[in-house]
Amino acid sequence: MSEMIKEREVEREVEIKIDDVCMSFKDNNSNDVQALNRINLAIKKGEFIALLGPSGCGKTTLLRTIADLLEPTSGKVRISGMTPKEIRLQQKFGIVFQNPVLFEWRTVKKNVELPLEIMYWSKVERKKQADRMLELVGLTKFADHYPKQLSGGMQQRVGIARAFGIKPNILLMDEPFSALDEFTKEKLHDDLLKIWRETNKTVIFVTHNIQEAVYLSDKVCVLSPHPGRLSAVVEIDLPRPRTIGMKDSIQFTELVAKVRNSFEGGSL
Ligand SMILES: Nc1ncnc2c1ncn2[C@@H]1O[C@H](COP(=O)(O)OP(=O)(O)OP(=O)(O)O)[C@@H](O)[C@H]1O
Repeated sequence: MSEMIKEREVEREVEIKIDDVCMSFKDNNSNDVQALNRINLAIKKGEFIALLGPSGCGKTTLLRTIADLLEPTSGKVRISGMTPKEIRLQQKFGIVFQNPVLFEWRTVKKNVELPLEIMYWSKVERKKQADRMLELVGLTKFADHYPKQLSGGMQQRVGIARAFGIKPNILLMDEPFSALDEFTKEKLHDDLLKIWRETNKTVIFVTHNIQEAVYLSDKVCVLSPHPGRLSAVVEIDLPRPRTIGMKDSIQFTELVAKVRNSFEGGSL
């Protein structure tokens, strides 16, 4: 009996279940490209997961499969027992891309409010939520500015505020900081971890930077190319909250080496 209860508890904890997912594309010569080969992964509610690997190993394809932007060739994804499409229609995904895709003619605040308008939030609630999110990302003073008046890092913060603003269950981030300089990136890492701690969302973060993956995540899922496959899942047991000084610790260096060594087929 207790075993059964335990099993059910474990089952309840898992939010995203990826079972034997394969994805093939045709290249220009009509040859099959196997972007994903039999991916199996269980992601728990509230976890911070990194999908790490070199260009072409299928990170974006896997993220898009979870987000219902792509249908796998075979296998299935279930999120809290539902299909990705059902979750998408319930607007439970927040998505942040490498480029924040802001509307130039809308102020920062109006950009954050946009998805809430589409979701028919009332004007009062929209304003309240946008104010709260801008405070969380440290942009309150820039609420009435236009995107062009902001630096790249600040624009990406607007994108993060907008994605968290809709109160998603799952935040999907596709190399959100790869175009930013190291200083801005480090600051945004800590900001993101703070928001994640405060909002307790499940985050799936695509990157090809090992240090970034180790610093942010609970688990690093290492993908290798040709065909795109999951080589390893490395648990990151660095204490939280993470602080920049941890990057100089032996534990951090060892974890980076462990992740690097679990990559198959070359160097990252
Ligand atoms: N729509 C598509 N049509 C054809 N091939 C595709 C398509 N999307 C992805 N691929 C191929 O699938 C493989 C995996 O691509 P994917 O973009 O998922 O990799 P990635 O790890 O995210 O790479 P990057 O870091 O460069 O974004 C690559 O070989 C890519 O060329």
